[in-house]
Amino acid sequence: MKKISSKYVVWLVFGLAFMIGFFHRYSIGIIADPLREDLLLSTAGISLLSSMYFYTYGFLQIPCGIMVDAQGPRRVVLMGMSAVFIGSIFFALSPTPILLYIARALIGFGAATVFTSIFKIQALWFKPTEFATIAGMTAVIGNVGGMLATAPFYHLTNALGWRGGHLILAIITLMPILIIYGWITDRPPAKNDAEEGKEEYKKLEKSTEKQPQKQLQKQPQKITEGLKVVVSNPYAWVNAVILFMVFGSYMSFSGLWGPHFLRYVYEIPLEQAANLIMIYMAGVLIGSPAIGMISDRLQKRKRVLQTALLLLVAGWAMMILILPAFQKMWLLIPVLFITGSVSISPMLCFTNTKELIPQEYTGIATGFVNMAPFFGTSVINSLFAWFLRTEETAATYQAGALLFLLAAIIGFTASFLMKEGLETKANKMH
Ligand SMILES: N[C@@H](Cc1c[nH]cn1)C(=O)NCC(=O)O
Repeated sequence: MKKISSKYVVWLVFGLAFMIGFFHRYSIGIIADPLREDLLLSTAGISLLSSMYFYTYGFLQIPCGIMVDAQGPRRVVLMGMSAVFIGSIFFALSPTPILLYIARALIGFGAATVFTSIFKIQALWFKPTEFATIAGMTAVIGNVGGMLATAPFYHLTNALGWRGGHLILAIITLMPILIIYGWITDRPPAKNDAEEGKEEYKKLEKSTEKQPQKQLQKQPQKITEGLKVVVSNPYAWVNAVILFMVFGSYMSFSGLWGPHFLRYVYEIPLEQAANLIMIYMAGVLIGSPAIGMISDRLQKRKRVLQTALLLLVAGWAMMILILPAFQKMWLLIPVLFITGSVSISPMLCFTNTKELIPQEYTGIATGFVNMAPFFGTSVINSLFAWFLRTEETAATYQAGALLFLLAAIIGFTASFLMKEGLETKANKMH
């Protein structure tokens, strides 16, 4: 069967898998009420159901990265999306909450395989100088999945119920599975090698081809070696710290505390506050590829990220301290948009990590730094909740939100410790 040779199509198919994974991440809120009614779930039960995904996803990032480096992204995503497919069907047919939890964990496990795989695909198919742009586009495609899990999923489940909605999701999940199985290879066809950087593909061939027995026996050694290379690299830790702080705040603000913060601090109805979060998300969607493109054009990661993080510090300071003090509501919209667009700038940390670590360990490196935002979100969410422990007022929400400002300042400070990796890698290749 003739395989797909366009890197954009290959990326798009993996992107579809990423979009489906993101969809599941944010899908529980919309179906919480019918789940409560049908399976008698409490609020704590709904929260646990949603968290099952995040726990499995966060903890599995390194194992998924190891598998991607050892087996290649195609096989790993095929396994992962099959788990999402089976999980969606179990979810749709679950007669009891326990089965629902197991199904959700299975979906989380499957979805966890995609991010490290898509980064490996990007490393294998795209030039280093295109990497930040395509990584930015990957964030867009994921977030579109998250947005589809809101109003469109609400209408779908209104028409078909939450069980019907999950059966439709299972059918959609078959699409990337079938295309990847039939038409996608881990690496570009050999004829493109010269164009795309022959040496790199040769190296990768070793880690992704069906390997002879002798090489397979070396796998555990390679895994230990890969983990050592990544964990002992101080610059990977710097990127993880920035991701912990900045993506932790971004997910905490957009996924949990944002609407209530705006509602209390700006004294507006919750519905209007939720609409304002969409402005922040619009900033994320536009900022992500724009920052990636600027970074690729300038061939700089560190400087571009630092500029964006400085704007982020200013954005949070305006939103949390300055605008509420002066009640400048009209300024809130551009400030939210700009804050959203620079909140996504740490996508450059993934790119930077990939550039500092040998390509055969891109999966492990991506998995390692991608654990940080998930731990960051849970820590920041809990600390924020601590500020609200006695009462929910404008003052307590403002105090909680200062965590976002503090996290941005720490992220910005940490960025001075980053090491630029692009030039070194490009020089080696050409
Ligand atoms: N777009 C980033 C960060 C993110 C998380 N939620 C919404 N955006 C991303 O894709 N991170 C990697 C991941 O696995 O979620």
